[in-house]
Order: sequence, then structure tokens, then C-alpha cells
Amino acid sequence: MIDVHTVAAAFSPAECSAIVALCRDHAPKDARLVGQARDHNLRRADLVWLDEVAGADWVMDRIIDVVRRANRDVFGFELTEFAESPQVARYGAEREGHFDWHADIGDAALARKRKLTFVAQLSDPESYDGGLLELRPSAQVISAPRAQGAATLFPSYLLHRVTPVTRGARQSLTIWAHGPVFR
Ligand SMILES: O=C(O)CCC(=O)C(=O)O
Ligand SMILES: [Fe+2]
Repeated sequence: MIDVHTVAAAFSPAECSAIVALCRDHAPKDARLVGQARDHNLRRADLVWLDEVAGADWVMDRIIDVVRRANRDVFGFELTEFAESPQVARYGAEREGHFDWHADIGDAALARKRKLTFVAQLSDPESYDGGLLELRPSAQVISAPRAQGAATLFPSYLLHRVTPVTRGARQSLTIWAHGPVFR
């Protein structure tokens, strides 16, 4: 089974910049984790929920398109909805933004139903150091491509992390597709 799938140009660089610009005027919220606890050792990032941003409907349209195609061609999961807003995260070097090893499926009502995770790289890879999205589908750790606009999709039970950003800032767009629990 293919566990990790990357769509090379889910967004163009110009579209990535447009998404970042849309979020710029929104007061970022401190990132919460699955289950709403806050632990800055586990995750340090600023979050904007795209549902709250005017003019971002086209982003959701694109996500639906990319997820539908990837699920049809690669995963074949039973997906029924996007029950949570897409989130734009910013991991800045000023506080070594990062997200430690975790899986996205949790105990909370919505987190239980997460099945497929979608993460798009919104930043120019030349503009930051660190901030690697790493995944552990097996004993081997693999890195998601850093190209701006690339989207990496994986089952939400897979362990993954974002390594600390040491220069500049990395922004990403994350959303989960939900459905009946795995069985
Ligand atoms: O920003 C990323 O690359 C990953 C975000 C993530 O793992 C999450 O929000 O659960
Ligand atoms: Fe995650």
C-alpha cells in the first residue's frame, strides 16, 4: 500500500502567496493540538482557520479536487466530509516553530473521524531552514517534498512531525478528510 502521496503542484507559487496574503490580516491563534490542549514543547506555531477568512472559497474548492483525485487513485478510503476548517500554520525561527511526532487521529469527536491528512507547502523553500515535514510510514523516516505548492497526503494515523525552523518562517495549509472510523 502507498502510505504517502505527494501532488507536485496542488497550488501554483502565486496561489500560495495569495493564501498567505489572505491570512495576513487575521490575528493568528496559538496552535492547539488534537484534544485542544496546549503544549509548547510539542507544538509551536501560529494558526489561522481558513473558514474565518473571507475570499478563501477557491482554496477549499482546490483542496476538494486534489483530495478526491488522490483518494480515488491512491488511498481508496471511505471519506464523507471535511468536518474541520483548513488551517494555515506559521512556524517561525524566532521561537523555533515546530510540531513534534504525533498522529492526527485523537480522542475528540472530530479527531476520531480524521482519515486522510493533506498538507500543502505554502513557503518558498529558499526562504527558511529546518521546518521539514517528516513522516514515519515504517522504521524509515521520510521527508515530504518542500517545493512551494506541493501537497502531501497520508493516512491520519501515520506518525509525522515538523522539525524546528532555524531561519525564516515556514507556512503550511493543513486539512483533514473525515469518514467512518478505520476497520
Ligand atoms: O505543518 C505541517 O506540515 C503539519 C501540520 C500537522 O501535522 C497538523 O496540523 O496536524
Ligand atoms: Fe499532524
